[in-house]
Amino acid sequence: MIDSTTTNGSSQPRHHTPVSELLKNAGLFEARGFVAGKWRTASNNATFPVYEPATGLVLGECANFSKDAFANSIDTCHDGYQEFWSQFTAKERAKILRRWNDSILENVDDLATILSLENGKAISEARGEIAYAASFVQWFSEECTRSYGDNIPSSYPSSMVFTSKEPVGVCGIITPWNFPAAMITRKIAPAFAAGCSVVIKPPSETPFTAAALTKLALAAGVPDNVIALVPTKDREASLELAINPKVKKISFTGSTAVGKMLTSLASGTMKKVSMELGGNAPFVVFEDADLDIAVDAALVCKFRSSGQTCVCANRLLVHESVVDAFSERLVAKVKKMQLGKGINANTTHGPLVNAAAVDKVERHVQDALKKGGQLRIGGRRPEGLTGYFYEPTVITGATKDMEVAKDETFGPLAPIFEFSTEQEALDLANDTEFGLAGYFFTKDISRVLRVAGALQVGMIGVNTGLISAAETPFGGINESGVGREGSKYGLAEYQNIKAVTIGAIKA
Ligand SMILES: NC(=O)c1ccc[n+]([C@@H]2O[C@H](COP(=O)([O-])OP(=O)(O)OC[C@H]3O[C@@H](n4cnc5c(N)ncnc54)[C@H](O)[C@@H]3O)[C@@H](O)[C@H]2O)c1
Ligand SMILES: O=CCCC(=O)O
Repeated sequence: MIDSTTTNGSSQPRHHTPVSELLKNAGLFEARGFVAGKWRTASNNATFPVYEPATGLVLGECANFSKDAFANSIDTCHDGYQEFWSQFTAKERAKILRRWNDSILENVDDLATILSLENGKAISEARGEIAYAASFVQWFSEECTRSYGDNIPSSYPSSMVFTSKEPVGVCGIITPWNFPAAMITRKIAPAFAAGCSVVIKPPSETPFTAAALTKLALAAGVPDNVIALVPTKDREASLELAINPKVKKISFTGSTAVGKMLTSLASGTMKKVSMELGGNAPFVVFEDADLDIAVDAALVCKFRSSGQTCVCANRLLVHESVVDAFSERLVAKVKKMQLGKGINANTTHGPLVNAAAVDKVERHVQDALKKGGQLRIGGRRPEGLTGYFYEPTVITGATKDMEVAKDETFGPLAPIFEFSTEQEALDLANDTEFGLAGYFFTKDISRVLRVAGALQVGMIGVNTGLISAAETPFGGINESGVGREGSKYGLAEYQNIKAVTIGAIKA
């Protein structure tokens, strides 16, 4: 529906009220790119439309850049990072980051409005995402001044070895639409802390949040030759980030298929890579779990952002003795969810990002029902809402042969599988090529240690569905990617270690 240019029978797309009129600081709405040190329109004034997923209205026309804009920005940022690293102390970079953090928080209302309009998520969640995005900037403003090297005993007489940490250089940053703010700050705050420069390719669904953050970063003192924001619909053009030899690192968050393709291209010049990719998170409820805690955790963990987070529970595995009680309580709470435009204050859950996302949820639901699953709630597109909505859905009797068992739904479908032993739960949980997040619920401390050791994932929530925070290393294993973001490990992803061996100096 939304990709068509006719939503009302006319040949013109319908436009939303100008977004800038909804903001306290109208200047935060920016449709140009920040290319090679300046806000610019694209050649021939090329643009692409950005839609509100809840209505299909056009929010704005964003500048659509070509490969040259990436190449020029990379050149500018190549010069820029060398000054940033050599002429700014860590304390000065920390101050810039701190000012940027403060201004993100001061502008939370406007940023959340832009984010909710273009992504669809409920305004309360959008505000939460802005605070989450700022937390990475604050975190790396602090880590920045604590980047230490080593002093190592040498095996040669009268010699010493020390190490220093240096910025990798220009970083190519490619991010997804599901966290339009936080996926950008989680990458560029550590890059700036390390002394790197960044060329960002924002998602074409949500470029305006990225532009607003860039404006605030520049106002906070990030030099104009250290950051570039190059929106484009032309995926080939953005591949310049993966092949240009001046780019020394690619940090990508998105699907596993695209992550593999970028990694392979980046290997041509041996770039450092961080790949935050897809998941298929198991959520295991053992027989001794506190069911109220487990149900509340399932609500946030499965239905946050209408199921569109990479750490969302994809498979709910529940012990046979508690499966009925768990399912009933979950369904009762799902019934209370309020679907609607994210920007409306009473909406708890917004639309999905586009038609393909709704189609995928529908396909998983139909497949599960065809293979014997029982529909407990939801299971359809809601009536009376015109955008990309799908009702929050719970299906019991899920089995291993269903599509949802293998493939991340990335939508509001909670399939409940039953198990009878701990080993069966672990076998089911680990039966995937992904390994991002996993959750389990139990009161037995020895089981906590056993199961935490056995789950093949990068991040685990025990008796909680919320695991994301600036201090916690974020990342996966297996086909969920490589690298860790946030935390004390996040800075090293943007640094090289240099080892210096000093031989004997004769007096
Ligand atoms: N591990 C994590 O931290 C994390 C976080 C968020 C999302 N994800 C994953 O991201 C996926 C959903 O996001 P998505 O649909 O936007 O992913 P996606 O891979 O389609 O897109 C991510 C980014 O890559 C760009 N892109 C897509 N195809 C490209 C191509 N052929 N060439 C160059 N660039 C291309 C997109 O424009 C976007 O900017 C899910 O699998 C989800 O699990 C992972
Ligand atoms: O979608 C992936 C990122 C989600 C998060 O950081 O919690």
